[in-house]
Amino acid sequence: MAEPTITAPAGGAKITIDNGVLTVPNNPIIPFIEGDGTGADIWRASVRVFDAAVKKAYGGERQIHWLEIYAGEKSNNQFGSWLPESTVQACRDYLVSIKGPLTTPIGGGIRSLNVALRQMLDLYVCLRPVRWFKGVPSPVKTPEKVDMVIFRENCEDIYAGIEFEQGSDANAKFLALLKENFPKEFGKIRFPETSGIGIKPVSKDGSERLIRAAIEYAIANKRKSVTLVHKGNIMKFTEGAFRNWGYALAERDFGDQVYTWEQWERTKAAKGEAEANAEQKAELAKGKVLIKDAIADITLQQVLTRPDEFDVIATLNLNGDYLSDALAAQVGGIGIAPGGNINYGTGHAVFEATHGTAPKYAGLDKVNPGSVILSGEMMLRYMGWTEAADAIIAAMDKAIGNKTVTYDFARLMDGAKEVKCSEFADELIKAL
Ligand SMILES: NC(=O)C1=CN([C@@H]2O[C@H](COP(=O)(O)OP(=O)(O)OC[C@H]3O[C@@H](n4cnc5c(N)ncnc54)[C@H](OP(=O)(O)O)[C@@H]3O)[C@@H](O)[C@H]2O)C=CC1
Ligand SMILES: O=C(O)CCC(=O)C(=O)O
Ligand SMILES: [Mg+2]
Repeated sequence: MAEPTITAPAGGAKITIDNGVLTVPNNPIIPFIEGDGTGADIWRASVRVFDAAVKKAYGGERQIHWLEIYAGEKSNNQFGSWLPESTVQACRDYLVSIKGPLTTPIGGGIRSLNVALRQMLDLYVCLRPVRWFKGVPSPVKTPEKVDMVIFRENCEDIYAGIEFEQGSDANAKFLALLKENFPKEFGKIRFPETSGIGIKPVSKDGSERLIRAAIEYAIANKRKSVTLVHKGNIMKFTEGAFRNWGYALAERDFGDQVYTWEQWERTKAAKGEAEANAEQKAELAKGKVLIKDAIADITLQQVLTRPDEFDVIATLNLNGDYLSDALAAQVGGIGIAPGGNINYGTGHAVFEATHGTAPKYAGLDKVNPGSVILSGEMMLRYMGWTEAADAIIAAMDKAIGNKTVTYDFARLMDGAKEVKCSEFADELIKAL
């Protein structure tokens, strides 16, 4: 089967980047991947909202020229390739793209195409804002206090995909290597004959660029704090190092704009707790961002019990994956949880929902397109098309306020009118 031919739509132009600044023409070409499972339903609904929001905001002056690129099941069926090179190349060439969810088999088969795309384009930040829209049903008492922005490291950690399957030759070879070179560590493996092995690389470079992006975001958006979330008590040289590198970076490169818990600790040791508290209060009163840390397990409790103590969160790949879905639950669920995978240096960005393919709902025109629509909202904001992004947020507020919602919200809301995926898009377009 032949590779897909990607032909640029006539009348469109490329988004470019110069010295870290995007130049977005009025007619940008934006590649999209429809996605597996519910992806097609959601994309059909979402793209209408994007086009309507742009039209509403700019008349006919600006218009996105969509370019379909292929990945996942549709691509494999049509072209015999799960992730054609032309798809990755289009994301490179056009800088900004958007995708639906792609299926990853469990326990074997192909590795995640979603993760592969992030790694190939070096999209080191997975940015997932978690905010509550008035009226959205929530299992917590004060969802309005949830306003967090997750910066999840997106290229390292166990997602690097370095695994040795139990029983394989590679596994035996790796364990023999370990036994020979690191007998003490080998001795810690409880059942060496039957262990699968995974490797967790976490680098200073990778941690610093992620944490830098989180701190810069917090400063630019006048956020109160950045919490470094890690499991550094157990994984000392990966997650613990992430925390330590984060504090060091914050003090070294953002010294006059942040105050850290490490500074507090040093002042406490030198002058006592009351002095340290007074110093922290005075520094934060100057508008400095508090840099603190929390261990991942207690974080999952405290984001529920004290949501107002969490603002920007910088964390490693796996923690960020867990946290994104858990936090989404507090503000209405995964149907309304957007995201973007971004490299702030090269400008490359692929926007996508936090949720997956929800295959049991595929083709039913049922699920909430909100996550992809809000991912598009993030994309428009990233492009500087703020008016169109604002229009989407306002429409979302209105549609939810009217209690006209998809099944996921309707089942938790009193007096809601349940609409289909496509009908929810119609509601948003009406509300623009
Ligand atoms: N970035 C990506 O492309 C991602 C891909 N995946 C992949 O997706 C596949 C399925 O993963 P799974 O773990 O089942 O997780 P999913 O996120 O696909 O679905 C889990 C549940 O979340 C709810 N849900 C998901 N999407 C929506 C939506 N748009 N509107 C309302 N509710 C929604 C549904 O809940 P309910 O049953 O309560 O109605 C659904 O059953 C896997 O292959 C996985 O690897 C997973 C995450 C991200
Ligand atoms: O790639 C996948 O299949 C899952 C990815 C995921 O869960 C996520 O990025 O949140
Ligand atoms: Mg996930």
